[in-house]
Amino acid sequence: MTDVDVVVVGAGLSGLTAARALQQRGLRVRVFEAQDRVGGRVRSATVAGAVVDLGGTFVGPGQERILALADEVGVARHPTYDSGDNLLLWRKDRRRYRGLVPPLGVAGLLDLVRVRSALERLSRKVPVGRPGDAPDAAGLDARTLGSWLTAKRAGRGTHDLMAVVSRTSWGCEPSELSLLYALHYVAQAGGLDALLGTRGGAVEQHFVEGAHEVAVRVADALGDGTVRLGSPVLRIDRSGDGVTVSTDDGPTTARRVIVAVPPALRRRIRFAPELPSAHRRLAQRWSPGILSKVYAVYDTPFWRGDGLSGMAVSDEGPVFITFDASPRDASRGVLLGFVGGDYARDWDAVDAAERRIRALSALADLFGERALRPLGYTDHRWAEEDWLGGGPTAAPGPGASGALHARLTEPVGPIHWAGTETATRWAGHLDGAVSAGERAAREVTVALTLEAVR
Ligand SMILES: Cc1cc2nc3c(=O)[nH]c(=O)nc-3n(C[C@H](O)[C@H](O)[C@H](O)COP(=O)(O)OP(=O)(O)OC[C@H]3O[C@@H](n4cnc5c(N)ncnc54)[C@H](O)[C@@H]3O)c2cc1C
Ligand SMILES: [Mg+2]
Repeated sequence: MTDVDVVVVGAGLSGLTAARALQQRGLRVRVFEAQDRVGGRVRSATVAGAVVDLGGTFVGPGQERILALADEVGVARHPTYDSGDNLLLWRKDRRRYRGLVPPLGVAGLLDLVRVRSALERLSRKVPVGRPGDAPDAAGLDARTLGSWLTAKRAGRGTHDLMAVVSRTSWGCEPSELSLLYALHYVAQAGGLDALLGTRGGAVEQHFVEGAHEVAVRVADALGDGTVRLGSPVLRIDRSGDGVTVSTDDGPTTARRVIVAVPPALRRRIRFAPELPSAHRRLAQRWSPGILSKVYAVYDTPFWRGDGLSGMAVSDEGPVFITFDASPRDASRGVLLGFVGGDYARDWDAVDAAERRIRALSALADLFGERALRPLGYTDHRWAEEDWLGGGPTAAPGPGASGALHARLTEPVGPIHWAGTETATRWAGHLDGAVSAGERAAREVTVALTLEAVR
């Protein structure tokens, strides 16, 4: 008899969802979490009375698994504020615009539309869940999104806007990312509008109490003693009939283990016997991007009075994209700014006071001097989190997507894999984390049932 039926490694949304599903099927589960909190890439803070999401925030239509889970545990959502004009700070010039189409001039817009449609056409040839089966997969994987943009003769404006997309979605520059990975990512989210849109897209809504509240409630419902915090899993030994999962507190035996950590973090666990070489290569090459967040909280969303939505895109940095993340009753005005890719590499390296100055100055360039005087300010650098190493998701370089992709989910004996990167829909998102946890739980349930009848 093993200590438990299943051990889950990682108490992010994916691991917690897996544990929940297994428990609901009557299995005995234990979750080990390295940090002294649950949630992983979802985390919240209270700034001048406003709850802010330091990590994953937005959800949208079609993200059925996270929406269902949030409903089950009773965490409400509200629409992302998007009335009024968006801002584009571009080549030192500040312009207002509506919707998703930035004011780039006729030639600039035509170029953007041409390159965008080419990218989406190409992405539709990549089979969801099986990027390695795309026509000329190896060729697509051998190049980067950036080199493809160059080959397409994308204009400077188009290139720079695609860099905004790349920093937001993957926390990296286009020149760092496998083209095949980018195409597959766009395909599995249902296109660029689905990925980026406030109406009908992935940025449509956010959680009233913060996304972290979903993780907290799922963890609480698992019951006392199920989640062990401050317990990094150091080693997983597998034998014919199960696994031994070791932390500093000693070994736990189980029939199966679900590893629900970002792919790169698989490397921090010592597997015995070693994982197959393709699994190891995947863990080496699927390193996370780098994306940081800043929040400035004001007594009121003052930009709304100027007819502004709070959404802005800038080519100046370090904050390159912003959203209005105010509470539903607008009792505070909350501006959320992203710092990602190369911007984050510079900005993450300076001290807290300097980061604040640079971030608030960027917000003031967009929304005026009032932005310099918030009631409260905070920022979060995900690349500094030891047990995550970055975000929002994996950003594999050339050659790491096609054949290795299948290793994301392929079990190794009693070892199963979860985490948002392993999802076939909305990978990289909260929804992917949840669906991947559910998928891994189903896999394990089937395997254990088959063992029982054998
Ligand atoms: C800045 C930022 C913004 C984002 N914005 C959005 C958004 O708006 N919408 C959206 O849908 N998604 C967003 N995301 C992505 C979303 O947060 C993630 O997809 C999701 O939270 C991942 O959940 P997960 O459970 O797969 O992994 P994680 O949350 O990374 O959980 C993994 C857990 O494993 C733990 N762990 C690691 N190694 C070990 C070990 N050896 N032993 C034990 N525990 C270990 C970690 O501490 C962590 O708690 C964003 C992410 C970031 C960083
Ligand atoms: Mg998890």
